Amino acid sequence: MTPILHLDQVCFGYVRRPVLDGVEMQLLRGEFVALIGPNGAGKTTLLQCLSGVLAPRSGQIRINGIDLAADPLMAKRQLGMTVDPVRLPELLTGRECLQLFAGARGLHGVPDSTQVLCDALSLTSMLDHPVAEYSLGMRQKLGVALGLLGEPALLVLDEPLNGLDPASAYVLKHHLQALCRERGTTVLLATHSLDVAERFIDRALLLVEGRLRRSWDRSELDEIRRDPERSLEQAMVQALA
Ligand SMILES: Nc1ncnc2c1ncn2[C@@H]1O[C@H](COP(=O)(O)OP(=O)(O)OP(=O)(O)O)[C@@H](O)[C@H]1O
Repeated sequence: MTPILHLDQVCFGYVRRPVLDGVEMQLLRGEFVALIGPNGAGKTTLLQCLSGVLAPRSGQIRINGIDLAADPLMAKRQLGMTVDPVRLPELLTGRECLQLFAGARGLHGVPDSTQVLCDALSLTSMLDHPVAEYSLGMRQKLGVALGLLGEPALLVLDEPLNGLDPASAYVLKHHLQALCRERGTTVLLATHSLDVAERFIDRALLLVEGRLRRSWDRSELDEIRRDPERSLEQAMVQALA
């Protein structure tokens, strides 16, 4: 089966600073994968490379078999990425943002699934207000709804639970899990919320100084979950030692 995401020796650096150093990764359909690692490890940079925001210095990224550098439009059609709350257009309403993104994705209007998600996240009552009036949590919810628009095959989420109240975080986690299980969506979630990750994911990947240092597959995570003395947080600290 073609992996939905394939990274082959991806390297990236800012002017004087190498950040990603030969990252190799394959994600399969329906997998819920957490990307974990210390501050500055390169998680956001990696997500920005695979969503086409940054261009790697070398290496190849294929989304559903399509080379991102060779055919970016086609490759990015398979991918949805949450919008950073600080990058949302302040003067537009939430609904206008959704309509704009729906148009950019080639959809005829905002799909019902997005409206259902906005209802579940208690965002609907704010959709006709300008983004400038949104709290951090409301912005985060809108950024998530924009990323999930049209239910693309690959979802890339950078700390989507930041600022969400417990009820909304619960809704979002279960929504993502249902997408993976019922629709075969693949989710790559960069997060520091290891307790959350541990309960929901199929696999964890540890990025350290721009390299994938360790991964935990489903059976290893099941073992951690079964043992009250163990946690993914503890396993990560040991892997960093
Ligand atoms: N625009 C930039 N210019 C120069 N260096 C940058 C820039 N953005 C990020 N970096 C550097 O790239 C490295 C990786 O940053 P990145 O944001 O990808 O890490 P991260 O793993 O997402 O961290 P965190 O967990 O703190 O969010 C860091 O050393 C950071 O200082």
